[in-house]
Amino acid sequence: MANIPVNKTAHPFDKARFEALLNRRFFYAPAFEIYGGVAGLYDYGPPGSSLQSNIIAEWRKHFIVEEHMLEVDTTVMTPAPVFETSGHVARFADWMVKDLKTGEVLRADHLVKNVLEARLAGDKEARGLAAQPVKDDDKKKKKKDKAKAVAVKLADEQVKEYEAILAQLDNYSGPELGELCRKHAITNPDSGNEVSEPQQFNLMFASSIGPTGQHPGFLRPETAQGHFLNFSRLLEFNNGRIPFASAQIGRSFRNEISPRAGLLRVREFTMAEIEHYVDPEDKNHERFADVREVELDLLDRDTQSAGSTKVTRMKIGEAVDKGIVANETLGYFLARINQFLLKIGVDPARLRFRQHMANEMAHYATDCWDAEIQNSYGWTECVGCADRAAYDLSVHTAKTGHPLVVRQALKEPIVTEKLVAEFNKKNFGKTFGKDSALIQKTVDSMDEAALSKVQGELAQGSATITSSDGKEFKLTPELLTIEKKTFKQSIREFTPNVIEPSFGLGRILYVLLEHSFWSREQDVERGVLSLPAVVAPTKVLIVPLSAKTEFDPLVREVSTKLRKAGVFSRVDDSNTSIGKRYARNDELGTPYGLTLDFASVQNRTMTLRERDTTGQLIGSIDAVIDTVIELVNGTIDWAEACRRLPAYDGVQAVE
Ligand SMILES: Nc1ncnc2c1ncn2[C@@H]1O[C@H](COP(=O)(O)OP(=O)(O)OP(=O)(O)O)[C@@H](O)[C@H]1O
Repeated sequence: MANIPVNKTAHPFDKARFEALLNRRFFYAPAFEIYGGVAGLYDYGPPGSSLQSNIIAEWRKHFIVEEHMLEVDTTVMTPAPVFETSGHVARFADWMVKDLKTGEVLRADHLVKNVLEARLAGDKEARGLAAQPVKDDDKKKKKKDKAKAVAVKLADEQVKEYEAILAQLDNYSGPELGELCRKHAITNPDSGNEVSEPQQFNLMFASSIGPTGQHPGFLRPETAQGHFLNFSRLLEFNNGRIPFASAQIGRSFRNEISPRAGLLRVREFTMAEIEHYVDPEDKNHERFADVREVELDLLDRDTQSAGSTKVTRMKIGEAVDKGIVANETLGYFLARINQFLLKIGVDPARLRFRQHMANEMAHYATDCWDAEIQNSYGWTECVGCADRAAYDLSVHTAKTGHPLVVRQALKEPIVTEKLVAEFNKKNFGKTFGKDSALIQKTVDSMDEAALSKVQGELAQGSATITSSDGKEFKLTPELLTIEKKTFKQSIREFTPNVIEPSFGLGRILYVLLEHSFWSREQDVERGVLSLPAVVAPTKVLIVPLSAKTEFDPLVREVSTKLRKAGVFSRVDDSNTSIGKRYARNDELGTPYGLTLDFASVQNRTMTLRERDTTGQLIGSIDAVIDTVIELVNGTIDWAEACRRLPAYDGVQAVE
């Protein structure tokens, strides 16, 4: 939608009102609320569920359909050996600290972040630099919440030091976080008490499979392993060719230490993950030319190491050419992620791509970038995009013996010559008895140079070899011959590398809601969610002037025509003014409204209202339906609709 409402930016984001709207309209709510709720678990209501489904539908179109990805749906419950092999049992952990008096548990890096950010905010206010002075009622809260420090000026060096710590927060190990807490007197903001040394806490939910309790399992913390374990079948499905990608949308579970940021940090959430398999020797992407010119805000590793968070706007083509982004395939996905997020309505001014610091990256990853989106909680990772190299497929191959590899026929066979040792088994057994196996093992483990040396000695009559435990054996040409042989290799076998874009749909949904929210008037409860039609839960609201039966045939006609065109509409014939009905649907993000009144019954006309501008057009029922279908499908914008249909300036029935 090209229409920016005139007064959309006039009122600063009001979080209390925003949250009240989400709650009132049941976008989502704490799960098990009437039992007191459980931190980090949420249920989505009707508009939240539709919004999520629409985001998923667009995601499938944008990635799976567009890129011919192979979709899978693998199990959540996973036997423990899988996560032992993948490294999750040993390493899928965060650092936690305990309040030494109350026992409250906090995530160590979040504690450092919250306290230092609050001190910097207090410093800004003391220097008169704060964008918005702390409100009185906030100040009352802050007496208890010491993380939100009140205006206290810091020394200049301290400001610099805090900023440098925050710029590379994800780079610290547990002991380093403990050191930071001690050095900067960081205590639990809720109580002011000191905290313990950081300890590791594994985030996976443990379970057991079957009645015996002898088969431990875990709820998966990401969908990725399900893709990898099916790699051979997927490769076969793809006729043995790479590159190709598998994709999966499904639930994941993480026992987060202290989830406090609403949908941004939950214990059960929906992920959409892509595993793109490439030849390690060729990570170019055949469609990279399509995205070369896409500009992204990049925050690279070096900038963060220098203590800065300043982004550089750069074309992805240039970023790959300069080696800032490791390869074309990774760059291709960063650009496609950017396009997807903008399409569903994320504000481009609040989107950046941040490169992982060396310590932050999984040890096997060669490069990793997060799509971070700014919201009232700060910058939040919403999509991770990593080059996982050959790690996952290699470890599962090594553990199971099942080769998760690609075998490619070579256009030109590779011809090599090698020395080969052959034993005269009969004579050998007779001469060396039980030592035969040891001698064979010793010879088999020899490299080309060692074999060549033995070959030379044999030509002189005999050779002496030494086994790994120091025993010496004398060999003659009757027992062993070594000859050069020619080998022809017509198959290349290798483990592909994996580029993984990984989306958290709840985080995307939440930031999208924040970015879409504004108030029509400063002091009146008239919130609007300017969601693009492509994801809006309901696309068109049909509003008959009243619930009188004389409108029924027209309501039926209009809703049937919209349904046939695949446009999701809803009828609101509730007993309240049309203005109130529209206001309610502005809060639900419904982009278009159709009003049926007495003129509709008499002349078959209908008005069309646009949510953000509240502009209205009038036309014949059929012309309006055609226009609204095109608007919803995105083939025209509101400016074009205004050219097609006359403005409606009749009775202000809709306002
Ligand atoms: N607890 C969570 N709640 C909601 N979404 C999550 C959560 N953890 C991860 N995600 C989503 O899954 C995506 C991929 O997961 P990944 O393992 O890369 O996250 P992460 O680096 O562990 O996140 P964080 O550092 O914020 O804990 C993230 O980009 C995010 O959108």
